[in-house]
Amino acid sequence: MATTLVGLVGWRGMVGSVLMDRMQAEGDFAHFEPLFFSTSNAGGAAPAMAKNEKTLKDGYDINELKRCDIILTAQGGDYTNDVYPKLRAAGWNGHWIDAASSLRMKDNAVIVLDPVNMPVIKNALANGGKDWIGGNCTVSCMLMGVGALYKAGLVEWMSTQTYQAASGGGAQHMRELLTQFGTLNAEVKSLLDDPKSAILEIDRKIIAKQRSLTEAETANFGVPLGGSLIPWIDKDLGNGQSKEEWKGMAETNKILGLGEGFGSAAIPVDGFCVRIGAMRCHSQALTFKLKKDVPLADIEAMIAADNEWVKVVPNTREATIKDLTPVATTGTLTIPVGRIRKLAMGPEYIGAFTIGDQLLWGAAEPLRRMLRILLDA
Ligand SMILES: NC(=O)C1=CN([C@@H]2O[C@H](COP(=O)(O)OP(=O)(O)OC[C@H]3O[C@@H](n4cnc5c(N)ncnc54)[C@H](OP(=O)(O)O)[C@@H]3O)[C@@H](O)[C@H]2O)C=CC1
Ligand SMILES: N[C@@H](CC(=O)OP(=O)(O)O)C(=O)O
Repeated sequence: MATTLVGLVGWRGMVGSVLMDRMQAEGDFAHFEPLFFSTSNAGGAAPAMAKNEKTLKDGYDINELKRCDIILTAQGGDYTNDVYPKLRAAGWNGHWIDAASSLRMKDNAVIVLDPVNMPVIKNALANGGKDWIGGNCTVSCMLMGVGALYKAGLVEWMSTQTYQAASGGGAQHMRELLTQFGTLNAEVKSLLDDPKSAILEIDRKIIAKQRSLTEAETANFGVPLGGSLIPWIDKDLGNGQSKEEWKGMAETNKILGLGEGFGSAAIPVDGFCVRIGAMRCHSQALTFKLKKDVPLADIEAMIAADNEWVKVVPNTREATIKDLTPVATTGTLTIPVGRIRKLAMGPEYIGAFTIGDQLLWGAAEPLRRMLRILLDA
């Protein structure tokens, strides 16, 4: 059988770099011939993983793209909106795997998260599916943690309050956050060095500096994030909800195969999405109303047994502050779920807190695994 030709677009970006690292760590390149594309450096040298095709192809060259059996892109939504329709119109019938949100809610697209929705993926494959799109990072990380409760049909509704990292906005946002932290520290450095200085003077100087940050210093987030938070992520839908909040219900239900998100079978999911000063882990506090009273030990056991990456953190102070933080989780595929407890509203109400690296399970890993599913089919 001829070697599968896989086109890789967006491989040097932040998501793409995490993806390449994971693909190398898992030995994925042994299973296909890679063809590396660039939107800025066609003709340049492809990275070391290249085998026979050692030159970067133009990411907008439809004829080169058409050669690929599979295209995997982490180049972004503008690229998808531009290139995907042209490729399909040109008669290309290959598999398209994409990190961008552009195609997620299209009827023929599957949002891929195989530890959660392998049956949905298999069904689409059997029916000739060709479009495999990574889910929103917050939704994917949440379902990797508590998908078991959905699979068991226990969830009547869920509310989520998120604490989302700067990386969700992209590399420039991470740099801006750190630059702001540095600027704020510099503003009060001499006072911090003096143990006798007054904390309220430090506080006054910090708030004055935060409020006077220049446009250049807040170019990406629009307002200060260092030492603050921003309770709005993505577009304003005009109905009081942010687009990030809308995705919670739409994508959770689509991933689970319960329709396009808002049909009669859909499980209500809603809450508030908040940007905080973490680097690359999204955290979320979840409130569930279950369809019945289930013992806490059963819930914990169900969550723990769901997949090999989820880790139930005992609901103690010691375990929580050690294992249930972005610092503990960053750079790992582990999805800690903790603070699991019955809430005061009644025995069917459950609280939980979960965290995921939004560049791994939130972006790169579901795409990498989908590529392997196609290659191994
Ligand atoms: N950031 C996130 O959290 C998530 C992002 N996504 C999706 O993935 C897409 C890509 O996101 P992300 O990886 O953050 O975007 P990046 O901006 O890091 O990379 C996108 C592209 O920018 C080009 N580029 C220009 N300058 C540089 C540079 N100095 N270093 C690296 N690349 C550069 C590269 O294209 P070229 O090589 O062709 O020049 C690269 O592929 C998003 O648009 C979104 O659709 C999905 C989930 C989460
Ligand atoms: N919106 C997410 C990141 C992201 O890229 O989401 P999506 O893939 O749904 O556009 C965040 O800002 O944290």
